[in-house]
Amino acid sequence: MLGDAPLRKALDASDNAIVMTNSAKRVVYINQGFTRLFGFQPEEMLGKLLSEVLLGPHSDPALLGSIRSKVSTQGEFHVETMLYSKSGQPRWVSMVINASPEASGGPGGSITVLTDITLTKMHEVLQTKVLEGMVNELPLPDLMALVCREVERIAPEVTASILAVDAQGCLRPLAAPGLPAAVCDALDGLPIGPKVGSCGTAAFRNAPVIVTDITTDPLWTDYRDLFAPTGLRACWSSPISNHQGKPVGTFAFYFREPRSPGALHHRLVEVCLHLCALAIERDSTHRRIHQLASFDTLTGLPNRAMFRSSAERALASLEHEERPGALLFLDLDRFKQINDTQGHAAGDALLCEVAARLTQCLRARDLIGRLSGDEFVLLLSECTTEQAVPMAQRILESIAQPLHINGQVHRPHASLGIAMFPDDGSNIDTLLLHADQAMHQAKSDHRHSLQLFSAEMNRRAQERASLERALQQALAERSLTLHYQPQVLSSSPDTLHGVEALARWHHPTWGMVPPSQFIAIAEEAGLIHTLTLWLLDEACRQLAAWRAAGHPVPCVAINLSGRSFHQPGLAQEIADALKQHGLRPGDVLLEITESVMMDARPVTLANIDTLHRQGFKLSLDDFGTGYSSLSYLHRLPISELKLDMAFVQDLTTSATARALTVSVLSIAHSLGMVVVAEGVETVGQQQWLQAHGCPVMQGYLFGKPLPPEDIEAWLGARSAAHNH
Ligand SMILES: Nc1nc2c(ncn2[C@@H]2O[C@H](COP(=O)(O)O[C@H]3[C@@H](O)[C@H](n4cnc5c(=O)[nH]c(N)nc54)O[C@@H]3COP(=O)(O)O)[C@@H](O)[C@H]2O)c(=O)[nH]1
Repeated sequence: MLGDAPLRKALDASDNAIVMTNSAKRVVYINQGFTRLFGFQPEEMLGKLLSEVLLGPHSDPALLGSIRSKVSTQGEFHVETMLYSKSGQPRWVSMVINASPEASGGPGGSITVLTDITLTKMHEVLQTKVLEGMVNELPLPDLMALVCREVERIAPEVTASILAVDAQGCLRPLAAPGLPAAVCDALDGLPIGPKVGSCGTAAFRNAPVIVTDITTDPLWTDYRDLFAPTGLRACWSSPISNHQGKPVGTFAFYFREPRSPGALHHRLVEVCLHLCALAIERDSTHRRIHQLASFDTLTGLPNRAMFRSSAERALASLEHEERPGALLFLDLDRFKQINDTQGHAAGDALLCEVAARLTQCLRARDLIGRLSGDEFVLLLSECTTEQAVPMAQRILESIAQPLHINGQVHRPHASLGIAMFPDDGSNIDTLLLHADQAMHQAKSDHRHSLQLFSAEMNRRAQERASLERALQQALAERSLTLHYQPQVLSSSPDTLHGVEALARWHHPTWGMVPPSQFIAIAEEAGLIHTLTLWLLDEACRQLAAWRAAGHPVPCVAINLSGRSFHQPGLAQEIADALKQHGLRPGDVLLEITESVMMDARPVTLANIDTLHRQGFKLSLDDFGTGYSSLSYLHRLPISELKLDMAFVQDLTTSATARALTVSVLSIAHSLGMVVVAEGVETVGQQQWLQAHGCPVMQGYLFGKPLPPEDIEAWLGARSAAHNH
């Protein structure tokens, strides 16, 4: 058979394995390529059935039947399958079998050509399985276990392990299905280093480490005893590197006898390292995305979404166990001030420190989160009201410990509201709402304090929310009105110094809503600047209309909120409003409070400066009730002081009120300012003020705040009296 020497030579030179069988399916010829691929010499094969030699534990059991039936019916067959070499090594082959009636074996024989596709197939199988696992969102340890099991299937002499290297440089077992759990536990957290077995050393060196005998290699001195019961004797570990070349894990092959890895092992590791790196990097990207989506980047605390979902689970288990819980809502006092005056870096440092202090106060079963800005929440599980209150007090005390920022000592304070589960709310949203309401109550009471939620608080909060919505609507519809209160000259009470514009709100259902109420809501709800702009426009329109109708109104005083001064365009907006109605800066008096005078924000100072340069006059409202720093009076362009009505109303009964009023009049006189006494109700007050040189008065004695048409009547009546 194949006596032709050149042909035989050509067949032997082929990389493919070639086998011929006779009609009895017995091997009659193998080329040298067969011997190279499977390790069998011709004498070991001739006369044998191919299947009895090459099939092994993982070969397809139905393969033989398929080959026989296809070859006899179609004359040929092609299949990719796993066969085994003489030494038991698996070989993936592409097998092409042709029926050969003319072959030397006689009719019924066959010629089989086998091509080694082990590498391609290994790659394909592993890659398909790992990618499928990734698509199905298999957890990283499961994915890595799948790699280990697949490797152990292909190379049964191997026990595989995959360890991660964490950010601190410690080993973290991901998958090692063939290693005892005790070994994995011992490896968990082990720092990598120059003599830490094969894996710790490979990660440390960022290079493969081959230890052919664990029992003698010095790298294994500290780990020999740990591995002795496993019976493993050799270990080859390769670092798994990320795209920057940094080791993020190790991939190791253990053998039961002292040895080096073979060619197949090298091929397997080559394929697996790439897939493991992909899976580990993808997992860390996933974790990073989860971190960013669930945790606050500044403090590292869970964010609102994360806190909500953890709290929902915690409440469900409290409900199941019929246990109480407490939701604490904490907001720092005057945080904005620190941010504005010391800068954002100082604000950030404060928030981080508060987060750390709060975390220290927690028990293992409690939850914490940062909702936004300076708002933090805590869910205390298995906590009664009696336990929650002292705990909240401890938290406030811990926060108030001195803290150094930018070389300055701060004592951060907070206001805290508590809502109890299940009494004040059975779900997280209600608890958050109610604890927030309680916190606001604590803040408006006297700050630095805590407050338990109550039903009354909830009623007030609902009422306030309705008022806020209605005010928003009223502003949008411009359905607020202005009343004007006369300010008269002391020397001639029938002569107007000016009028003060005061906002009025008549609600269709609630009737008149007091300004003290809706102005405060506008301030808190961020609506005050809208209200101020409307007021400016309306007051200017009215003044221009009066003048056009021949009513001698010298000027209109307008209340400006401190918050409006935080708007960079305020000065321009005021100038525009006047221009639109053909007025000059001297036609309005801008009433500011002492809080504006004390506000050192650059934007406030810039607005004041621009207004002054444009010729506007500022009037300081409620003088005497606040800090009344005289140095500010001197520095800022104030042309008028409004003496608070609390002094005026005590004039006839209190010597202190009289003494203070005399001082105010004297200061104003020396600084060239006009004083307007507010709230003059009696002739006695009028006479005293007149006698002590107060130039302008305002109060019910001369006229209440009146609608525009009544001001015209007021003026008409005075002018008629004057003419008589
Ligand atoms: N930022 C804005 N604040 C405004 C505006 N409109 C009003 N306000 C402020 O609301 C507070 C309450 O105002 P109101 O109820 O209108 O009270 C004013 C007068 O009615 C009252 N007054 C005047 N004379 C007397 C008096 O003889 N007796 C007495 N018991 N009360 C009197 O004083 C208020 C005027 O205060 P002031 O502004 O300090 O001159 C009040 O703080 C308003 O400023 C607005 O549009 N924007």
